[in-house]
Amino acid sequence: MVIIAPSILSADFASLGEQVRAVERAGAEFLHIDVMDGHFVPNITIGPPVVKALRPVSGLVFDVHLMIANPDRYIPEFAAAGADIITVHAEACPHLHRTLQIIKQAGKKAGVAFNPATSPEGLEFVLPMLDLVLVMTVNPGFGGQEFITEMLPKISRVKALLQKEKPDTLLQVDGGVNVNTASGVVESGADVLVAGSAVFGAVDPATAVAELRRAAQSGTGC
Ligand SMILES: O=C(CO)[C@@H](O)[C@H](O)COP(=O)(O)O
Ligand SMILES: [Fe+2]
Repeated sequence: MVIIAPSILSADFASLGEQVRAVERAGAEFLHIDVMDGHFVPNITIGPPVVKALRPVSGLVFDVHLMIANPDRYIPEFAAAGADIITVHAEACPHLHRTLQIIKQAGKKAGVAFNPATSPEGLEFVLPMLDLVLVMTVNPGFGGQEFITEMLPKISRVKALLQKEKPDTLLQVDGGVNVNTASGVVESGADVLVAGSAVFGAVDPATAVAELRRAAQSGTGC
């Protein structure tokens, strides 16, 4: 069963609560929340107050993707605001093991993300602490970018490692996922599909969730 994680980066921020309710009613499992700081990535988005405001609105798993430099000092705030999963970038954490410890100490699930140009070398050394691995299929910073096809072998490679070493770790793919790319991503081993523009850029986000799930299921052979 593939998990669908709509990214609110492409939502209408003027009616965010209603947009979140719509994708929840449509059967999405996660809500992907993209946090950007204008340093690690060239864009600024959401902070803990938005996570806190959405928490009473939704029972979805809040999947917080931190695209921020040195995230350690902000992890407790996102945890207190209502994050369920906190994912940090390997490239942004000089002491990744310590950062993951901070997430676990906050009682949250921990994820690590890899940019397209980053090799997932070293992943096995932090695997015991991980609940999720995120393979970026665009360069982080913006929604609506084109899927980088060269990432498909990387997804397969990470999947093989997870299956061998820690099969309960979720493999998430983020960037350019839509009805055309979803099946290949799932065939390569993804468990969680993040989709921003494909869901919230659609006329009806609820229908878009259903269509994406159908496309994803075809990649599982179901
Ligand atoms: O983390 C990011 C971008 O940095 C993503 O989560 C985007 O929000 C995905 O948007 P689409 O590529 O699906 O439009
Ligand atoms: Fe993201």
